[in-house]
Amino acid sequence: MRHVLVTGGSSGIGLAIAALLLSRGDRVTLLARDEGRLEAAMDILSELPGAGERLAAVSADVADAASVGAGVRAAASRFGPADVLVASAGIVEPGLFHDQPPELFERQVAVNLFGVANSVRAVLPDMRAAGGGRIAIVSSGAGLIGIPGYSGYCASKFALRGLAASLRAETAGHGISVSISFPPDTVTPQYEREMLVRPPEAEAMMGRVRPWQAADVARVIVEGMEKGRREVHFGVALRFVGYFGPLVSAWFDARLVRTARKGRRPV
Ligand SMILES: NC(=O)C1=CN([C@@H]2O[C@H](COP(=O)(O)OP(=O)(O)OC[C@H]3O[C@@H](n4cnc5c(N)ncnc54)[C@H](OP(=O)(O)O)[C@@H]3O)[C@@H](O)[C@H]2O)C=CC1
Ligand SMILES: CCCCCCCCCCCCCCCC(=O)[C@@H](N)CO
Repeated sequence: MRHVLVTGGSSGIGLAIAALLLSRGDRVTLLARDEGRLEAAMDILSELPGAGERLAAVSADVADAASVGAGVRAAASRFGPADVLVASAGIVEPGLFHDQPPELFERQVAVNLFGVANSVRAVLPDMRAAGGGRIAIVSSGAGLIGIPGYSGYCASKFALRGLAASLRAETAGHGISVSISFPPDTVTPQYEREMLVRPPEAEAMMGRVRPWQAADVARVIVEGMEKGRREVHFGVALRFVGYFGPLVSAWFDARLVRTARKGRRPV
């Protein structure tokens, strides 16, 4: 029986992935900061048949290497070393670069980029010793194309593509697969908060792809991971952006410049 560690497993996409893998018979540890949200997620997941004994939770902050290291050790002492890491923990703080306090930019990079690096670092020695494993990193469609109002978020999510590519090359010889997914807007608690403050320039781009349900995103991520896919895309438009991101960017840039010249806001 595999042991899957899901960072960000107490909410949204991480929670949906945890539910799917529990229902398929894996052992799952949820890793997130807030104990109350972890308990609420455990309550929901315990309803799944036979999930009770295969489910655990640890409170840790992925942005803090020592904290996530301790969390991973605690998880291993319960269910053994993790065979699979799903790195879904992430945050978004929309805001135009020139308006945004540097702390918010830095926090997004700390959680979304360093948080993934810290999580991988914590599980990798055991995976190498076991001679195999799977790592699924959750980036975003915003990791493929620059979006106004998302500079810190895009920077962190683009960077994950480089991290994943390097890691994949390093770990392939050890039987460890590294997949990275680029989901569209997905209906989750984070998305609900984000929509209240999303700048219109951003909605002009992001609004072109309809939001997905978390369960559907989870299914595509898990399928991609199990097939050992390098990159996991969602729908025709975002797959196109995945292959031809710079072209799409150039087109959006020209469009934004045109609407700005006409003195209009883009939406
Ligand atoms: N929803 C969307 O539209 C999209 C989301 N994504 C990405 O998917 C991932 C999940 O997003 P979503 O499900 O919407 O978000 P949610 O806010 O619903 O869930 C985020 C999860 O991450 C945890 N988390 C946040 N910060 C930390 C931290 N420092 N350490 C440990 N855990 C943390 C949260 O728990 P707690 O706060 O208690 O720590 C929670 O469990 C993110 O990486 C996001 O960028 C990608 C594309 C689209
Ligand atoms: C022919 C090609 C045309 C393609 C048009 C595509 C436009 C780009 C859409 C980018 C969507 C990014 C969603 C990110 C969501 C996210 O990560 C946040 N919700 C975080 O919470």
